[in-house]
Amino acid sequence: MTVTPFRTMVLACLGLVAFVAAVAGLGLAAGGGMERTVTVFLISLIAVAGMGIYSGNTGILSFGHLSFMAIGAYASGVLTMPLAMRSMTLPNLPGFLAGAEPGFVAALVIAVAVATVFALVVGLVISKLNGAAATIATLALLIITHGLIIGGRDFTRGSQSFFGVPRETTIVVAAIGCAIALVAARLYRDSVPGLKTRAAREDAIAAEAMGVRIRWQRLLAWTLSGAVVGLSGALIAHYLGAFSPKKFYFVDTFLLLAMLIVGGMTTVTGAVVGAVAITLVIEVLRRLEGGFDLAGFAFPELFGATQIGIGLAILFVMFRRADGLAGLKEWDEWLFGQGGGTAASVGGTDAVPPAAQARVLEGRDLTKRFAGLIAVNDVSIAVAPGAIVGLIGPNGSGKSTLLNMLSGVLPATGGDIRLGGARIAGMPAHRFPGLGIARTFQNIRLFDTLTVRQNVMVSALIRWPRASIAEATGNADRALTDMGIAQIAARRADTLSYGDKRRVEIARALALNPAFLFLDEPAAGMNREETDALMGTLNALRERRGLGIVIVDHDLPLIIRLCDRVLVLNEGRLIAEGEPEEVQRHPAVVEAYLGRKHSQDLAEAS
Ligand SMILES: Nc1ncnc2c1ncn2[C@@H]1O[C@H](COP(=O)(O)OP(=O)(O)OP(=O)(O)O)[C@@H](O)[C@H]1O
Repeated sequence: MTVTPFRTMVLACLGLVAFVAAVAGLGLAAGGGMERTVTVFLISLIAVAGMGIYSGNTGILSFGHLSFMAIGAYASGVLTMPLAMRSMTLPNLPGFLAGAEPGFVAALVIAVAVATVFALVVGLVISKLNGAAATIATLALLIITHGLIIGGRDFTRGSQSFFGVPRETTIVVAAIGCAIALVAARLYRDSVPGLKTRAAREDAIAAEAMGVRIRWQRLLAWTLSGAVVGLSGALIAHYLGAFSPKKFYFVDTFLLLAMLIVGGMTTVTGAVVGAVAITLVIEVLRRLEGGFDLAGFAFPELFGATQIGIGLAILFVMFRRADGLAGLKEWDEWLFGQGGGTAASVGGTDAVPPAAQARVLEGRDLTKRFAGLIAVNDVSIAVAPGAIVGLIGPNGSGKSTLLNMLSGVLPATGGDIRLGGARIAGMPAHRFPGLGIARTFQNIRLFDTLTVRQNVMVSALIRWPRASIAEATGNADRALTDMGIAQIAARRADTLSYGDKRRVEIARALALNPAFLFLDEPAAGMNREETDALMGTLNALRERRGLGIVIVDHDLPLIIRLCDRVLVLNEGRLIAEGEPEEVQRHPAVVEAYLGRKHSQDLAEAS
């Protein structure tokens, strides 16, 4: 099930297969050295596409993927080495390996399965880490795997050359493997898990607050990428016939990463473009390394020119096109757009999650300490379905921190959070949407490189995991229509105006079909007209969906006109609570926060 329309996906995949067929056809027609170059290119492309499944979709660079290549190569090599040679070169193999004689295809399947299981086990650990820590862990993985290969002499012949692998990888076999890898990478990218992983790549905090279980999504991407890179390892083993552990270490890691980075990590098209570009650089520079004559001038030998060339290619891309030569879009997206025009208001349901129906959300005696600072001090808040509660206070008074605790983004240092009397404090943030609690952020947190519709689809898919893509799209489009932004559904989120970004954030939260909606400064950056329109929308949503809303804003007229109750914080403490008219007259509020001027503003507003 892909989030991209079926016909677009078919076209995109056919394009990739056609590219592979064309390149393989060229190699076959040319024969000789060209055929060998193309075969290695296709195998490298499998590895790059595999690495892209993880690094491209999670945004975490991996130095460790050649571990899976090594596992694939050695596993398939051991299984297919002729029995007589096996008994001589690997005399200490356990019985089940010493006598196993699967065919080439079966050996490939087993090798991929072994690489997949290895990836899964390692991934259980690595998926706990974020960003640079995860990248460094992948480097450690590469070094450990290299050590294990050298140490596991009974299986690998240690640092010696491993030979006797039947040379079964022809250009056609490599092409079939490459087509499978590219299609798998593209299908994953556009699948529901792929979309969630890309959302987490763009903003992990927002993705988690929308219900994405980031660790498991990353683990899936990691494991799938391990399988694909494992396939490339098995194929290279059967192409070379002999190899040593060095083949799967730093030099080739650098080479494949260069392809990934130069082409553009985030797309399968980028993997293709990068593999082509770096292969061309290598092929040209390798011919020049031994020296050459140009217009009568003899250029001297320059060994290492290939590595220098690859390094320069990376530098060039980083300076000129940091997203890679192919940018952030797939080839079909460049040609036909990222899908969809105006959102159609179809399908969907207003049903509030049963967990939250007619229940009161309560924060009791909530406290949050940041080292020495008490950001929120013993504050209680209750929100009933259909009520709009305003949260005001000077800068730094603890409003956002209170929302963060109520939505699970921050753990409370003290106090309790209950929904309908049941304790929900301490639950991870990704569980809050399932309880009917959705939110927006003070500093807008959209999934920037995704389209508006994709941003909202992430929530819709989480809210209705068993819904079809058409239904999820309908629900997403309905949230966009509710917010009056149906016409920008196909735009990329980072191209929007400030006001539209805020509206998309609210639509994304609404697509979770929440019972409670927390809005952190939703009117910031909007003019009076836009703010009034937002107020109308929020009121309508409260009426129609029975939404309980908590709204933090510095726009006091908005708060006074919209809210049923207002809580006033000052230096982390609740200094007043009540109906807007009561609060604005409260002496502590006037003195501590509002002052005379604001008090007049409020009087005018009411
Ligand atoms: N993650 C954090 N680590 C340390 N201190 C923090 C953190 N988040 C907030 N604070 C501090 O807690 C206090 C309350 O911050 P908070 O953002 O909740 O206030 P606010 O009322 O929302 O302010 P504003 O209206 O400016 O958004 C501030 O002093 C802030 O510096």
